Amino acid sequence: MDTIYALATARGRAGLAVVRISGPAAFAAGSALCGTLPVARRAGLRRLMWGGELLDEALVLSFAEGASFTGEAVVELHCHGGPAVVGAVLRALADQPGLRLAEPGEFTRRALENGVLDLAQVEGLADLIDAETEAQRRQAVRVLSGSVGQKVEGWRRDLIRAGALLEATIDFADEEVPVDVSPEVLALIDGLMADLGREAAGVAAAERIRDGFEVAIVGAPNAGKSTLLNQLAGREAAITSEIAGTTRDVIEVRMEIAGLPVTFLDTAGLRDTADPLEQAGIERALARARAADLRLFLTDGSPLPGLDPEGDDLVVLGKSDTRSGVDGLAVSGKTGAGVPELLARIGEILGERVGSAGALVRERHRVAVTRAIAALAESRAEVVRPDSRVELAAEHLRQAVRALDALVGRVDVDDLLGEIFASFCIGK
Ligand SMILES: Nc1nc2c(ncn2[C@@H]2O[C@H](COP(=O)(O)OP(=O)(O)OP(=O)(O)O)[C@@H](O)[C@H]2O)c(=O)[nH]1
Ligand SMILES: [K+]
Ligand SMILES: [Mg+2]
Repeated sequence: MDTIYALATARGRAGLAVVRISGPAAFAAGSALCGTLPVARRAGLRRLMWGGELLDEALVLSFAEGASFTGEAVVELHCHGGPAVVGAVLRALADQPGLRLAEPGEFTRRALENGVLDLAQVEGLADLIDAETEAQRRQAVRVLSGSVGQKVEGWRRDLIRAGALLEATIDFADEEVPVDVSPEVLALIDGLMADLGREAAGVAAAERIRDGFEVAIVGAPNAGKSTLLNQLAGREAAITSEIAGTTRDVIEVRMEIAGLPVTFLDTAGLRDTADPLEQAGIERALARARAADLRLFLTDGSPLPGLDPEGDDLVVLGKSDTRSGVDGLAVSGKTGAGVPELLARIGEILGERVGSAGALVRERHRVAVTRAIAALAESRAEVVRPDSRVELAAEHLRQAVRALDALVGRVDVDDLLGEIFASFCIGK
């Protein structure tokens, strides 16, 4: 096994830069640079020397095999974060035999291979590193902490219990079966199917938390759409003017609302026009607005050509600073009046849409539980048949276990058989 090293923090100038070394030669490589390594998991200040030259002074940490992020021996060098310092330290490591630069994701892959993280946790780690909003962080940290694996454990227990009940029937096939196990088996299957069904349905919501929402601002020319966008962005993201038909291209501004990633789209004002350029802008506006998750109609009350509010779409009166006695949602892009209320309303609507997010957060997860549900349905159909083929019913349960094991990257079924026989021995 190679010993790998890489800069673990972002490239560029910073206060600190962490270089991580992992593998059997990590301690030797670390001590070659810093002399004696500090005691495992205790930081020690060391002079990093190479070729008789002082490279940097760094805080050095070591982690023993079996007690590190990768599961291997690991050394971390917390250097000063200048590009030249990092370059010199990386060159000193490259000089050492048996060491090579890590490939992308290789530390995490080793953590997976060594059973420190399961597959879902690896996905959670990737999401946590990418998380930009609170909802994304909360979801990712939950997955990284092992929530998917815990769910799988619970589902597995039920499946193994159902399997053991069926196996007991097989063994008694020649004799009198002491009790009819099918009611308990069916109850377990039904409970699992309901739980898995809920989880499968929640994946779409979890994916929205990760991918975010698009909210299109639409309205007639000069309704104040670009002014509102700039107010939301806190900067001049779009050109505004008193000329109707100013905006042509769709302008995007990314924000966080109620912890969710939201991209606002400023679009061309909708009207019938003979100008081919303006018409092209209007077509873009309509296409993006229709594809968006939510549309914000900024109006003075008159209808728009080509687009009508539907579902949760918001109809908001614009330029509220020029009006008096308005009821309902009203904003002024110019003064910012009504903007907090508008954002709160959008947060409510989108928050409701992600409310069904559960433990499973990816399409891969949805596919796995959908497979498990199909296997459970087959098993159930077999159990309720008048002449049930119990072996078949049990085999479908094993398929369900395998499908769920894929969630955490465990495809080995030997331990399932072991567990089935362990529980089966009871009372026999
Ligand atoms: N008083 C007042 N004027 C506004 C407000 N919002 C926009 N305006 C003015 O209305 C005119 C049009 O504003 P824009 O933001 O360019 O309108 P738009 O909807 O983006 O227009 P198009 O891109 O041409 O469709 C400008 O002169 C703005 O200064 C507002 O809230 N209050
Ligand atoms: K305008
Ligand atoms: Mg505009």
